[in-house]
Amino acid sequence: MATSLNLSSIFSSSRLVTTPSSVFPIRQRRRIILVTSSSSGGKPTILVTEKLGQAGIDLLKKYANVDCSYDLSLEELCTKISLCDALIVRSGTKVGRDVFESSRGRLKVVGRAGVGIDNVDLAAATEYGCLVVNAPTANTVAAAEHGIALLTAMARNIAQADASIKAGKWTRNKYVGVSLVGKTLAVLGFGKVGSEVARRARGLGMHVITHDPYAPADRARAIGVELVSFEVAISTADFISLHLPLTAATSKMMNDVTFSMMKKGVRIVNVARGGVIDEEALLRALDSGIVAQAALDVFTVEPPVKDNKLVLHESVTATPHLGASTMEAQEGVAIEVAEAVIGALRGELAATAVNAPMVPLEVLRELKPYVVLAEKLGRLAVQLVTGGSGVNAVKVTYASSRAPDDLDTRLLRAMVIKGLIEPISSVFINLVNSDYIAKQRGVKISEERMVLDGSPENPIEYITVRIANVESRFASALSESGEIKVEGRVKQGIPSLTKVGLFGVDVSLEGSVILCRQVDQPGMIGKVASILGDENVNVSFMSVGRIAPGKQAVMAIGVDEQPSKETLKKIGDIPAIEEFVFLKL
Ligand SMILES: NC(=O)c1ccc[n+]([C@@H]2O[C@H](COP(=O)([O-])OP(=O)(O)OC[C@H]3O[C@@H](n4cnc5c(N)ncnc54)[C@H](O)[C@@H]3O)[C@@H](O)[C@H]2O)c1
Ligand SMILES: O=C(O)[C@H](O)COP(=O)(O)O
Repeated sequence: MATSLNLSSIFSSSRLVTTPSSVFPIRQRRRIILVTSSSSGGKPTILVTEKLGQAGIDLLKKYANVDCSYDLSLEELCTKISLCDALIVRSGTKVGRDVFESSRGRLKVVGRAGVGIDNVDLAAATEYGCLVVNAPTANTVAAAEHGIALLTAMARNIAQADASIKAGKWTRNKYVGVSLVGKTLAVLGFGKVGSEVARRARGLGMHVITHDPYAPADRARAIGVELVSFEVAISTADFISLHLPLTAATSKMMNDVTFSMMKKGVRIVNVARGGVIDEEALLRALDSGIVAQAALDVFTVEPPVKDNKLVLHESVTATPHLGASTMEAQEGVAIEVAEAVIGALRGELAATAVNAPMVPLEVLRELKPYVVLAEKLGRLAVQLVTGGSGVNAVKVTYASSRAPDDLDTRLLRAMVIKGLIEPISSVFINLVNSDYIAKQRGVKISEERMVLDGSPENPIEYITVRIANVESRFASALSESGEIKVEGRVKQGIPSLTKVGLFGVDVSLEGSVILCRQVDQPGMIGKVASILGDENVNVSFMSVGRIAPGKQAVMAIGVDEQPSKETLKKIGDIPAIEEFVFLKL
């Protein structure tokens, strides 16, 4: 099972929306209609659109209603998706923006049963707060074995000779091959599959070089492989094997220019992605003899059109995207993706998340109460804002005795953003989309670390959230520099509000909070408590912070229920009370 901890608020999207407000400068308002009753019979629904190993299906069925519907048209997929909490695909399903749009907020996780996520629109997934997980390891060996199978089959014309003998011919001279031993193989992309191909090619007696700007040289050296530049790799190789992801940088990396730099008679294997090769350029290179042979498992358009010239080319060995298709790999991938999807639906952070930060389990455990604190501080701070200037500058300070690199604040920042934006908008926010939503709304979040002396037993001593350039509906919440400022700590595991503006308070952040500024005088607590008591509003906490005896004080009152307007008015009418505000947590 993927390393995880239940923190459902981080991924949860099952909330309903409050009224959009003018507090934020809204550049583009997305209205997400959230389906809170997201399951039938209490279980979530998972749509599987391509054949998945039975072991994975069995796992999914223990937890969810599983709808295996293959070969759906885009329209059918978009119709079904609004009834699904998760979607599991392989490389054959395009999960574009329209799918996320059609899900209307219900889709919480897309599981890719395999490595390549180029068929999933990650930007749209992130924008819609949908987690994308993949199964990055279970098909590595299968893909590497297929790469080697294609390499050897190509070198010895196995497919062509097989077709010939089946056609009744006995053609021995035509299918004389080339040997691999002593030849140079350039592996482009020295990741999981590339390094396994390199290891196997070494075993075949090949001289292996590799190009990968992100791979450490010692990892290559350890298996007798030399890390070289792209130019050296492609210009010295007898064979080139592609193991790159399809990205903007690798798209059509093999093109007229790069083919012209290769040794005449080079042979190319592609089990990565079709789009890494400019297929028209490869045809030209095959016809001109620059490329002697190619072995292709993947194509720009899959399946390729019926009379695809590359597939039909005499010097091309082709397979229909079979790299991951072994019994073993498919069972492994199915289990890997099923566990990740179930974990994500349970609100856990998956170790194979593609569009969310991966936070180790120990860090999650330790930060859990601070995650709640961060969200509540954001929620309090934004409710103190008034006026039309909009929230655009938020500063979060983490005071800690830990070394700066010993504190992962990504979760905390995400939760401050969630607290800030959710109460006044129509979007839901989680770890996946928090930064995106903040940016979209023009909210600049800056983070500051304050290193304290002392023992680093607690990860954080206190968190402060400040909102600059705004007016406050509770003037006492303003700091010396005019920012709204709230500060909180975790006390015995309970998130607590400890400062509002310049006033120290002490109220646990549960239920709701009433803040009153008053002239410091005896009997105030009793007066407010009796007004609340008359209306059966349970007071969970009260604390008073004052500047000096007899001067102004801020009283923070924790209440379990929301008092009626009349009750709040009665509190406001107490002569010594100068201002007050009710804040929902
Ligand atoms: N045919 C199949 O069925 C099949 C099966 C598995 C994987 N794949 C594909 O194979 C490819 C590799 O998979 P993987 O699991 O090894 O992924 P990986 O992420 O482990 O490895 C990819 C490597 O490519 C490197 N890379 C990225 N950009 C590069 C560039 N511009 N130049 C050189 N190197 C670059 C990365 O640093 C990384 O080391 C992916 O495209 C994947 O989708 C295909
Ligand atoms: O990226 C991958 O994992 C492979 O291309 C496998 O794709 P498939 O799941 O469609 O076989």
